[in-house]
Amino acid sequence: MITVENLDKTINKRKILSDISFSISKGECVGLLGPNGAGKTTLIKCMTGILRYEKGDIRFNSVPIAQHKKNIGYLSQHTDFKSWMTCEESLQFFGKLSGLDDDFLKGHISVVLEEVGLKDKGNYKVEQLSGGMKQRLGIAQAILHQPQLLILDEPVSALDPIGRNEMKKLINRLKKRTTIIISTHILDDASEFCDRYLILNNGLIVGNIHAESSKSDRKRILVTVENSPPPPVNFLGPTFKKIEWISKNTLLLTGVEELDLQNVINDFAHTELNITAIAFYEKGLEDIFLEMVSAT
Ligand SMILES: Nc1ncnc2c1ncn2[C@@H]1O[C@H](COP(=O)(O)OP(=O)(O)OP(=O)(O)O)[C@@H](O)[C@H]1O
Repeated sequence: MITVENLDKTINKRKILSDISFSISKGECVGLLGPNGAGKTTLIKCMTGILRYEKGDIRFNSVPIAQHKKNIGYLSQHTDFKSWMTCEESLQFFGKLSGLDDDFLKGHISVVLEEVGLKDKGNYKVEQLSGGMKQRLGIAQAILHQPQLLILDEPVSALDPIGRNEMKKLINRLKKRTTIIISTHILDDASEFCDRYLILNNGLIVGNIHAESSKSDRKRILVTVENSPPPPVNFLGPTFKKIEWISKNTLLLTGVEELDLQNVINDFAHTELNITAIAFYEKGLEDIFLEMVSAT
């Protein structure tokens, strides 16, 4: 659905994003993780068309993403509602700015407010809303035009535990019908709704991990190989069920049946991959994240 290829972005002569490539399938909920300053917001702004980029290609269903802006809903890090407007007036205002007609807005605003849990707050002024409610109003604005792709920049990090909990429930509801990209540096939250994680550090994608692989209740093996760039992996050894690249030269093997590294080494002996290190890996998302980030 979304492909980003070899994206470079420079601001004030400083390279902020370098050679970013990834793809996202319809229906996925992908977490964009990374420490402060990693480039998450810059990447999101390139994807929503807010920022131009000097090199690379971003496509939505094979068409340049700039032609698909109407299919994207975006919640920025800082919502921009006017404090004196009510929730309904705010959605009316932004809906009209997006080109939605009055008849559609009349029927749809109440539906969207109900969806984000603000059904009874339509007449509340923005200044009367809690931080969590404002974020949910931001999501209402982002989904008002029924986008196929929803991009949420740090929707949970500024909220208290109650607000975070409400937001997580809302994201879990929305992911049933919309493809979602969500940036956050709160890994515990991400693990509650993401199917996959893209880890960004210093403007580079340093990890691309499926949620299943990051769960620590599985037996996993980490294999480091010397080949670079990585050749495609299309073999499955009898000793493990899934194999995936999680960084430039690191493979994660999951669904490991037996805790016998020699079996894995034997499987690799039939491939072009030269193992430089192999170890059991019983760590969770946070450890993987820290490892990816500190290795770059
Ligand atoms: N308009 C700008 N002018 C100069 N530098 C910028 C600008 N926008 C972003 N940067 C720099 O680009 C880098 C990436 O910023 P970005 O906001 O994309 O990171 P982030 O991963 O979203 O961080 P955070 O988690 O703190 O929001 C930072 O070093 C930031 O200072």
